[in-house]
Amino acid sequence: MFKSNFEKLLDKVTSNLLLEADWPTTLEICDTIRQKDVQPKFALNAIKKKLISPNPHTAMYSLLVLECCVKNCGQLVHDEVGTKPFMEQIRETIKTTPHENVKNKLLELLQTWAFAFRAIPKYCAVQDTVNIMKAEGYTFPALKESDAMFSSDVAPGWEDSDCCHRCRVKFGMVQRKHHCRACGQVFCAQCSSRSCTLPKFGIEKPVRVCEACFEKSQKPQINKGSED
Ligand SMILES: O=P(O)(O)O[C@@H]1[C@H](O)[C@H](OP(=O)(O)O)[C@@H](O)[C@H](O)[C@H]1O
Ligand SMILES: [Zn+2]
Ligand SMILES: [Zn+2]
Repeated sequence: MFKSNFEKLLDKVTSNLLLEADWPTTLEICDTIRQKDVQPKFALNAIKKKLISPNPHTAMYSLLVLECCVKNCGQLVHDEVGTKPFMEQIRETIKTTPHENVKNKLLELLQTWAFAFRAIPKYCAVQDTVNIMKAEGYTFPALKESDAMFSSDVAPGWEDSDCCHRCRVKFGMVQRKHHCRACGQVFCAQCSSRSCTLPKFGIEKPVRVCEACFEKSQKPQINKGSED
């Protein structure tokens, strides 16, 4: 039967023959979602199917894919993961999975996501799920510093200054102020003439960025999941 590129990649990274996580392909999966080659809902359903696999490797690798997608695909994935139905399926999997490491990893992810989404009311189902499971006696691992990095994935506020952050030219009637959406600093037109998408902030259309942030956006962001 026909398998989309996404499904082929997912089969590849969740193969029970893998001896370790295949990060390059995992990141490629994130790109297919970010580029909207595959609908997030379809992608996450396919990942969830692998998650309940009787094979421990397949289940664990699919969890690393899920972790990477939440870290790298921004709002496209958060809008699915942060919903009550998705959270109920995660809760169900924690209760039913025969794989102890999958259960522990899911508890760790739930807590990380709850922390990351703490300021976003529409994803409150995540924190609610953590609270319910704590009340049911589940113990959650300590939150890891590295996970906290992910939580600042909302675009930074805009700084102000009377000169360009990069070339120090003074602003005035001719030299107008402009803001980089990626770092929030203020620049002259020449130093902020580029634009790019900022998926980590859930910004899927090209927006104005400064030279430094544009350069950074051209390098692949290896934002790996924490491998167990
Ligand atoms: O051009 P002005 O009338 O000065 O207004 C500036 C524009 O609105 C800039 O938008 P932009 O960053 O999208 O260019 C904004 O970043 C500045 O803070 C404003 O001062
Ligand atoms: Zn400048
Ligand atoms: Zn910038």
